[in-house]
Amino acid sequence: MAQTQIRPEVLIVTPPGSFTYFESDFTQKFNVLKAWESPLPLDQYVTTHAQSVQALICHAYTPVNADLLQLLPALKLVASPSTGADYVDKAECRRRGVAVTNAGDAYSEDVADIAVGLFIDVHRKISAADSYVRRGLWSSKGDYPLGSKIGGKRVGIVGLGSIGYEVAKRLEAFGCKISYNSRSERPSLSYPFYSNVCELAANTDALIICCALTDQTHHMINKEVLSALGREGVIVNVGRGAVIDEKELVKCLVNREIRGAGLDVFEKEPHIPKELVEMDNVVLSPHKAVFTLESFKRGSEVLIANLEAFFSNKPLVTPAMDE
Ligand SMILES: O=CC(=O)O
Repeated sequence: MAQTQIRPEVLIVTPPGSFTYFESDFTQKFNVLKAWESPLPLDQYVTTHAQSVQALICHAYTPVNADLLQLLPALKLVASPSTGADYVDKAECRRRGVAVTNAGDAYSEDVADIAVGLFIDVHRKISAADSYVRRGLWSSKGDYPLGSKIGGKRVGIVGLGSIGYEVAKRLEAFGCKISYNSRSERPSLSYPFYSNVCELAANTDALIICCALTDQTHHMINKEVLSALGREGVIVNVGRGAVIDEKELVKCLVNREIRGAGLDVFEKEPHIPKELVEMDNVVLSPHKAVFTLESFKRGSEVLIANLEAFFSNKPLVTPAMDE
């Protein structure tokens, strides 16, 4: 007689995009507890399963903080479906002996594509031109404002991890000159390294933010850095909103102290400051740089690989404790 396999229990509080698209890949392997389908309030639902749940899949919209962790005394793994696990209280996880994993480089290429897309859009005014045509403003007067050439631009990448590196490779092919700031220098690469992000800004025409949000990078792009970037400078952010001091960014854009911005991430998502919505030198995207079916597939494979490694006492595939 065939043996019924017991599927390990995994709690999901809010379903990540990859789960939504590849649900059956998860449910074949795990007994998925779907908190969002329960009529119970979250804390009551979680408490019902508190003694048995060892693994949790989280989501940026449900912070894994001390309150949630306290409800789950048996928890041993927080598996983040995203690359940035900044919404997980890692210090508290460490204190409780809970491991954290992320998506590793599953999304890097797709995020890099969007960074380049935003960079080109701001300089060449693609979204603004689209809106101009749709609003019926195209006439024979030829009064559409000029853009700015991509080739030859000096681009400073903030965070040369796997996303930053993919951005660098792509923009090199456009004839841009790359330099970077990162936690540490990468001696195997020939791009100039700046340990000071302000100096990087002063020596480039655009900054592309690709780094994780940590205590060190929070508001790292402040007034001083934006002033160093200067009036012709452009900023693109595909990292996390709070790496930039958003209030200062808005002021600089309103006062035309920088040329423009391409933003996929914001400080208080999904809230976007209204000034940004009104400016046509700003291109906005709703934190969707990872949204391709291919990325979600790869992301769910990494998530499942981490859960399988955890339940079979093997080393985790993409641990994220030191991020
Ligand atoms: O923002 C998306 C991610 O961190 O994967």
